Amino acid sequence: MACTLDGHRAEIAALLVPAIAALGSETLSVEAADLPGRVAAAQLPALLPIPAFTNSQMDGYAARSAELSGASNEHPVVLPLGFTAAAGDRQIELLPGTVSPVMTGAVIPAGADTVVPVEATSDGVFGQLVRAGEGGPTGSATFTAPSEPGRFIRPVGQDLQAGALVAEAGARLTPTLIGALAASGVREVAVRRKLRVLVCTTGNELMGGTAQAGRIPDSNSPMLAAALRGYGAQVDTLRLPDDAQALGLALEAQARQVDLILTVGGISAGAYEVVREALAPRGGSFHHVALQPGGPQGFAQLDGTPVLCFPGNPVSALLSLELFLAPALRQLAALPEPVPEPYELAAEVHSPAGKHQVRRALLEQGKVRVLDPGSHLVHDLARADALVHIPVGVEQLAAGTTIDVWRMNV
Ligand SMILES: Nc1nc2c(c(=O)[nH]1)N[C@H]1C(S)=C(S)[C@@H](COP(=O)(O)OP(=O)(O)OC[C@H]3O[C@@H](n4cnc5c(N)ncnc54)[C@H](O)[C@@H]3O)O[C@H]1N2
Ligand code: MOO
Repeated sequence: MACTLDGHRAEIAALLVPAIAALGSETLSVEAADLPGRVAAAQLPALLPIPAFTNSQMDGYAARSAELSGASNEHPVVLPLGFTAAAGDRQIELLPGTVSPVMTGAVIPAGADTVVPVEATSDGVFGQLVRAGEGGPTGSATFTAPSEPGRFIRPVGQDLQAGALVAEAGARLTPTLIGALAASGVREVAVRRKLRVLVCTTGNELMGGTAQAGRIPDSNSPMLAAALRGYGAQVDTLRLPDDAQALGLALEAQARQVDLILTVGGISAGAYEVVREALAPRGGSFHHVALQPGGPQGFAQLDGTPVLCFPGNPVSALLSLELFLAPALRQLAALPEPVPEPYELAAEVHSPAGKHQVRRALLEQGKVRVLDPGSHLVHDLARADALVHIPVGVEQLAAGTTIDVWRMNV
């Protein structure tokens, strides 16, 4: 009797648990090209507050609000200039009875409690400015309105205090989180090591040569490798002919180098099922899941490394990855599980008795149109907008029925 979809899912999930739990961590720079999408392996506290110091939000004049409280058009307040503070300068002191020109991002001078934008003064533009150490400042600025305390001042730690968590362990490092880490003075981040996966495709038909000679391109290697890399895995590929003995030895040698092996093809009912022939004597288990496509399935362990054996038809191989492996990969990458959306069927659909069928589908004019079920139709797989699941026990669905669809290829 065929194994159920849920039964096989549970077996594969259990097989993957130790491999995933054993993944260590590595340290990457916040500048590393490889950091986006990685997952924090530890709590990440801020080393600096954000903002790092109290600074100006505007190009203008740092002042004492009390000295401007009586300013109006009728009674302008004219104050002499102190030294100028630019972004990157050390903090200067604002002498009573003066204002200091400040630029956006400059440390607020000691003694100042407000900033007046340069265009809000009646002069409108900066005159001759002098930085600390460059001689004595001259000139003045004219104010025609009060400026309340704190105005255009960005206080230290307003966004995050030093020591507070920028990210929890297990957080996915998005571009914005990487920006916040860098702003908080974090230079290096401990992240989960990537899952190293070997994708091994099998079959003499993949060994190069023309279609006239019965040869085809290996589409499963690049497709599965791309899908795995999309989930953050580090992937190597190996393409082998139909030689069970060589395959068994090659997989044994590779098992120590990687965290997971995927084999593709060579597991169904043919005369040259090299994956089954190589792995069954090594304790592998092969059975038929009540699933279409993706019926033939297998798994094994080599040297403690899990081996998942997917069927060779390209749609079957990709959907096997999606059904059996992707949930664990999403968990590792801290990605959410996809959420289905309800759609009305554009036309009647039939599904084989006793099988959970997964159909590719197009979303057109607010309805879902289910495509041909063939597991060799790799271009249909590529142009599909969504997957539709038709569970065991449902053999026919009428046009107009509302069903769940899972978006794909987005
Ligand atoms: N008598 C039976 N025959 C088949 C059964 C069955 O139950 N009884 N199941 C069918 C189903 S369903 C599937 S799926 C396939 C699975 O077969 P294998 O996993 O043994 O895969 P292969 O025979 O090696 O290949 C199947 C198909 O896919 C093509 N292929 C394989 N690898 C690649 C690749 N890397 N890139 C592109 N295409 C690939 C291969 O040429 C075959 O056409 O078995 C059915 N048969
Ligand atoms: O399971 Mo096969 O994948 O139906 O073609």
